[in-house]
Amino acid sequence: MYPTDQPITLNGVTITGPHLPRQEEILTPDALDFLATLHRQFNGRRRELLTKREETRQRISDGATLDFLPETRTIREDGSWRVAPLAPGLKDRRVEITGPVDRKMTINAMNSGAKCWLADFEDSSSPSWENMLNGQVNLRDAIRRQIDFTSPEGKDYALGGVQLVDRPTIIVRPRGWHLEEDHLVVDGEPMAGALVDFGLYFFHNAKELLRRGRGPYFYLPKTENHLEARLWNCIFVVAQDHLGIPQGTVRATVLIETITAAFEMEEILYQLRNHAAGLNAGRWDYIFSIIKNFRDRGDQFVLPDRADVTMTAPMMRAYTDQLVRACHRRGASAIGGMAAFIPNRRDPEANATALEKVRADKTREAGDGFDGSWVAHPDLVPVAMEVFDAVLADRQNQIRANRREDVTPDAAALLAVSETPGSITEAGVRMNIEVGIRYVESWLRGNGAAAIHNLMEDAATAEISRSQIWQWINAGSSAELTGGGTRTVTREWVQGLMDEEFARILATGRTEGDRFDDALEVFSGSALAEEYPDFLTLPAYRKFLSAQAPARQALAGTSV
Ligand SMILES: CC(=O)SCCNC(=O)CCNC(=O)[C@H](O)C(C)(C)COP(=O)(O)OP(=O)(O)OC[C@H]1O[C@@H](n2cnc3c(N)ncnc32)[C@H](O)[C@@H]1OP(=O)(O)O
Ligand SMILES: O=CC(=O)O
Ligand SMILES: [Mg+2]
Repeated sequence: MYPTDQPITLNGVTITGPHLPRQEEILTPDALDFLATLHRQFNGRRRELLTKREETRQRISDGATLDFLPETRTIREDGSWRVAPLAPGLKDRRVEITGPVDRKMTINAMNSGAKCWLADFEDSSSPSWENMLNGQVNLRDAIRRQIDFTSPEGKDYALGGVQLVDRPTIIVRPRGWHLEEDHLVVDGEPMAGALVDFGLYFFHNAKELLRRGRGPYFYLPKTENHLEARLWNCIFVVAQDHLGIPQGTVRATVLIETITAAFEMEEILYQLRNHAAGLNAGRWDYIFSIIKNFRDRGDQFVLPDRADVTMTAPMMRAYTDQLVRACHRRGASAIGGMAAFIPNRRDPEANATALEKVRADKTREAGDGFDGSWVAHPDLVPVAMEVFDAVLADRQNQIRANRREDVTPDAAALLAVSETPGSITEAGVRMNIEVGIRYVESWLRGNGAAAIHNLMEDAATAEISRSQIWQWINAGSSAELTGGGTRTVTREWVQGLMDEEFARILATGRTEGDRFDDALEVFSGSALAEEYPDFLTLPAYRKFLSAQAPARQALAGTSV
């Protein structure tokens, strides 16, 4: 037990966060020693790569285009290399449920019947100290089958007697490289959230998972290029040596959810080849990344209303087809993304619509060669399972059966943004505002995923909402008005709509402790800013969640 009322330093790591129940089980001296090692060895490179991201983006703003890299041509053209054989628990990934790592959701996900669970410290988690640390406690307990929970309403949750190997395979998604965890400080620098999430999960669970027939598996989010994949590979090598477990035990599935990474899919697999499990089509961040990177390029790269940017748009089909091809050429799994439609147990009509839309989405993916796909809710597991069962028959995946040799890597097709059908409308602007504010409000209360108008909203979809508004204003786009006619999207017009939408939100009722005023500040601060913030979550974290945050509030009612 260590003192709880002041920052303490152990093995090089200063803990600045408030003391939390069961913290000592996670922030052990040996675990902190491992975190300090990771930080000292890799944080400098992380920072360099973040700078490189900004340089690439600036080149695009200055008029450069994206293309496949000449310097890695041999990797793409050499047809002989493959990633490591699929690891235990990762051969059959036909349905993966995703969700945050709070205690109830952890148990529900482990009981969901899905083949895998993406245990999320990222898009669906608000990165408060409480959420991040409690998530580690919950994963540790779940792997050891020592987890239960009673809700405030008195409902009991538990894992039955089923062994870990017969549960969804756990794949942990750490935070992206951009986010810091400033409740853990090494040599005066905040740690990278990614290193904290990876490091603590790996340190406490890798050996236990191996004992139980699984392994330490990860989803790597928001990767922008193959050099970032190489950094992860170096981290895995050092981590495996540190615990004395065989090299190649870690497996990583990389989310291809940035436009730059779409040009380096095979290179990313190559960098990680001894640890690579697959690629995932993270559609929401991918759309966000397109807006972010091409935001200064005027009308040619402006997308229509969010609802119009579907997976059948030419650029989205090019992206998913090329992803399946890259994976299957290299023996890796291609995993589909998230349809936003959320079932509703209280509204049969909305429920039926969600099931139908998700069925259509999964049917397209299975037909396109994906080996499995994501669902956001347990009630969607059966429908996705049925679709993939029908396509896979007695196979575990379609890596060999559907090679997609008909697909050719095509830069122009990936960049065919202007061919996306749809229009910019006043209703679309209003929807971005309303949903964005409601989502940020939820995030500030510690809930990183929310069902709003029966659609899943998380950090990635909120990034789209605020980025679209920024881009439409800055490109001087024209919007179709609800009452007829068109007008140019200006800051003043959007400000007026925002005032109206905010009033409408408040009129639906306020609850004690809600965070709507803060949410408005965060959302308008990024959507209407002169300077585009790289991530909505960065200023929000600094102001509201970080250890130094002027407005930090311990999250009431956070259960371990
Ligand atoms: C862009 C991307 O990265 S996509 C991936 C990241 N996003 C996500 O993972 C979103 C995951 N989904 C969710 O968080 C939730 O489904 C939400 C927030 C959208 C909706 O959740 P709710 O409002 O609780 O839905 P609902 O009331 O219908 O839930 C019914 C039950 O299913 C559970 N449930 C819902 N979604 C999940 C999930 N993803 N994992 C585990 N359990 C879940 C709820 O906990 C609830 O359990 P209970 O009946 O024991 O209380
Ligand atoms: O992480 C997934 C996405 O769509 O973004
Ligand atoms: Mg994402």
